[in-house]
Amino acid sequence: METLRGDDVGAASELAIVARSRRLDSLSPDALQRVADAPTVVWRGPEESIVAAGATASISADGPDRFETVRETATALFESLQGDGPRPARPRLFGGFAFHDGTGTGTDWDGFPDAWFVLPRVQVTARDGARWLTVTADTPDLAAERLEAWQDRLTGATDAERSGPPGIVDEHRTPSRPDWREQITAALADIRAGRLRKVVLAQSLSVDLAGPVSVPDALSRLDETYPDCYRFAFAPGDGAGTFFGATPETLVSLTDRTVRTGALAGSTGRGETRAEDEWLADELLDSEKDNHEHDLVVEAIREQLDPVAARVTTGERSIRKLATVQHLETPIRAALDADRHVLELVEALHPTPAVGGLPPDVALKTIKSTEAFDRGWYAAPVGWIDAAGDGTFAVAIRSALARERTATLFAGAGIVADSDPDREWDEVQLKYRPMLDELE
Ligand SMILES: C=C(O[C@@H]1C=C(C(=O)O)C=C[C@H]1O)C(=O)O
Repeated sequence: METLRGDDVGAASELAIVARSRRLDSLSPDALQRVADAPTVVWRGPEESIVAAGATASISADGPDRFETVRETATALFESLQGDGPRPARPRLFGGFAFHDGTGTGTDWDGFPDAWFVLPRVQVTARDGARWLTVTADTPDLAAERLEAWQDRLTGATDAERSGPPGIVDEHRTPSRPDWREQITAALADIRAGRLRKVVLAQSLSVDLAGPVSVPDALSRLDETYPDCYRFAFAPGDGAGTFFGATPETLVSLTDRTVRTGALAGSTGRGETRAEDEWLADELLDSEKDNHEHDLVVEAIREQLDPVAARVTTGERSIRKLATVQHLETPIRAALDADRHVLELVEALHPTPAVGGLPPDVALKTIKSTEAFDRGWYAAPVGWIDAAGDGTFAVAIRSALARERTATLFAGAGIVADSDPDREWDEVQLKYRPMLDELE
């Protein structure tokens, strides 16, 4: 495997990589996830489902230039790649970024660099009822051999019997409820003083489990409950564990020059009855505080897109209902003024004030000095890029990092002038639910 670090653009362009693919509608995408060793990737959106494993090459980068470094190295790597195949089966780089640069060693996030992308050895893609097997290798012979070997290995594999959630034996919250109140009170003072307009403060919940988590099983259950979310899992290997989740939030999707993104901010719970649920939705749509919180996100995304877009259009604000919460959502579309790489947009947009705040630099400093845990890849961009520079990235919320018999869950809430610490605490607990339900 070729591991490219930092500025290995030259090394990437000297590689010779061959991709081969074949349509095989009888393949079970799940089977690969169950037989492959790390690194493994799962990427499931409303339109397609991908499971990938192994590494023909990987890229990692640290520091504030991580977006640019990955973009340049990835472009060189794709230039050295031959063989394409039909569009759904095309080789892609899958990976993600840390929320802050400088996510450290010696934390739970050991093994998750500030940026890590993998060109998998084997990939199974399911889209529009068809399935493809794609392999990559250093030589055409090896690629051909690998294609046959994986076809044999995956054909006829039956779906394994699913296990239930492992069960939680102990849990530890950061911060405690009194500390959270203090943190929110301090943020509100900064907002009143005019230093901040919004900051998204998060919590972490570490749980000890009665047994190891089966990520394939947990993802299958998340598929059923969150079919219109991005379900993802990244296991870079070497004991790093698996970062996985089901996020409703698209950071950006780029196809040719068409950008699809949106604002998701402002939250309330789900009702016990239909009437209560509608009442809560109406209250959210009318809430001055939540609309203000949401407006800031819409404005910031539009401003970030303006310099690169010929046209930005904002759709209608509506309610996005998920199993445990409902949010305000506004779709945003843009037509770019020139060809651009999706990572340019990722860099421009991350973090949106849906997970960071405003002004961005003050909000990021507040997050760093307030939160007593490392966000790692939580609330950061995860997704894929292809040879054309297109790609899709989601915001990795509703997520957890699992390793052996432990898991750490993350969730946050947007703090604006009218926020109440106890309501924000309750909102965070609702946002833990999707992942907690997979564990307890
Ligand atoms: C930060 C999270 O969610 C974000 C914050 C929201 C809010 O404050 O209302 C809503 C959706 C997400 O953009 C999270 O789930 O951890």
